[in-house]
Amino acid sequence: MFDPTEIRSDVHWVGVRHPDLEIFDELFPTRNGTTYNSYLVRGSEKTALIDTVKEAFADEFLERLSQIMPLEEVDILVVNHAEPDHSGALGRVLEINPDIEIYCTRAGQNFLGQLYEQNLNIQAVKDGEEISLGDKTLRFYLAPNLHWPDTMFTYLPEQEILFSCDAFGAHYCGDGLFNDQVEDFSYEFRFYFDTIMRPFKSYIRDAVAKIEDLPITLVCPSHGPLLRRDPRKSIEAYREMAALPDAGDRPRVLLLILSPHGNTRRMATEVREGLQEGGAEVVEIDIVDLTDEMVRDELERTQALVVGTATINHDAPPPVWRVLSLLSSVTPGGKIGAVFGSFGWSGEAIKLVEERLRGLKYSLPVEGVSFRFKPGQEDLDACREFGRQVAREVQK
Ligand SMILES: Cc1cc2nc3c(=O)[nH]c(=O)nc-3n(C[C@H](O)[C@H](O)[C@H](O)COP(=O)(O)O)c2cc1C
Repeated sequence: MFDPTEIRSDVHWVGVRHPDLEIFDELFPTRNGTTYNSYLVRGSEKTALIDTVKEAFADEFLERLSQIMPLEEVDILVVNHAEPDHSGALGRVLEINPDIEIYCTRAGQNFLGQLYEQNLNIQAVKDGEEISLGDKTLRFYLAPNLHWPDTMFTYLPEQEILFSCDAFGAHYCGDGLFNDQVEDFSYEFRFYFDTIMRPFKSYIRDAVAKIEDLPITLVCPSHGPLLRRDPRKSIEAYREMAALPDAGDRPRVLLLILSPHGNTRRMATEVREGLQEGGAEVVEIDIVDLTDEMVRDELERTQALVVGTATINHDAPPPVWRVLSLLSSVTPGGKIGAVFGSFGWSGEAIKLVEERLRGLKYSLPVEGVSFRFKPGQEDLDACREFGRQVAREVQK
């Protein structure tokens, strides 16, 4: 069992470790488990707890905290983010200390009310607001959508510590607490960004801008190692990863194809030529060759997504849905979608993929084209015209 650790004078890590975890939240595989980090900051007049842990670990958390001081004597609970992996032990905290003052954002206040249905003694904070613990100060920076609307950072200026919530975190449970005590976890750091943070790039840029000039010598995220060595490196990495790719000279269209028997691929040749005639730069990729990373990178660069798919068993085939499931993992925003494909007798895939794109707020100004089995010359001409129309829409 890990002891509570004094990470700076009168600042303690009181979180829990979950090294055996294999899938976080039933969503994301974890190769090295995770940690739920909670921190206790003791000022000369008041003491604050920053976040709690997942409910299942409440006993261990309370036991660790009690090694430093009785929970009854903690004055303040800062909730940087109401997600249950950080607020889950709140109910247990309130059983022991019902008067604890909770500080969070306005959105956090709403979420906590809905999650815990108790009378909570909450103060909603504004961006830049400070509270004094005596010889220490806590300053709050709102960081909406990193990765929930309620997220904020808490900064301790006297000790140059940033409690950054999920930002700069990683699902990684190493042998030590700090980044200079564990093995390389850059894969987990990047994976966390890609799966949790990447859809919110503009918000990340805003949040990084707020803290960029602060003196920070320790970053304390809510998951994974505490960043003591090169703390600014993680902030810089977020700044770089959240930058949008340069727009090219011509509008870019991503053309993705799944065609077991080759008919949709034949249609795609005409669609591509129509797009190019219309002035678009086309990136054409077979869906079977796509990695998740390629999908995300290309989606961020493109103004339009054109999907060519066969109908298989009254549906679009699973590899197409895999790609479509990744669309929400990048920043959405005003993209055009279009769909075409070959079918045999019922042809449902086109409409189903169109519905999925509409559901993700793509606009579909050009009606999809589909033909039975092998497209004839007229069909191919229609495909070329379809490509030209999409190119025109992209340039509007
Ligand atoms: C396993 C399998 C299941 C199929 N199921 C359907 C179907 O439910 N409805 C339909 O319209 N066509 C169905 N088809 C026919 C294909 O959509 C048709 O052969 C089409 O031309 C394939 O396009 P592709 O040449 O681009 O692969 C099926 C084909 C296969 C191989």
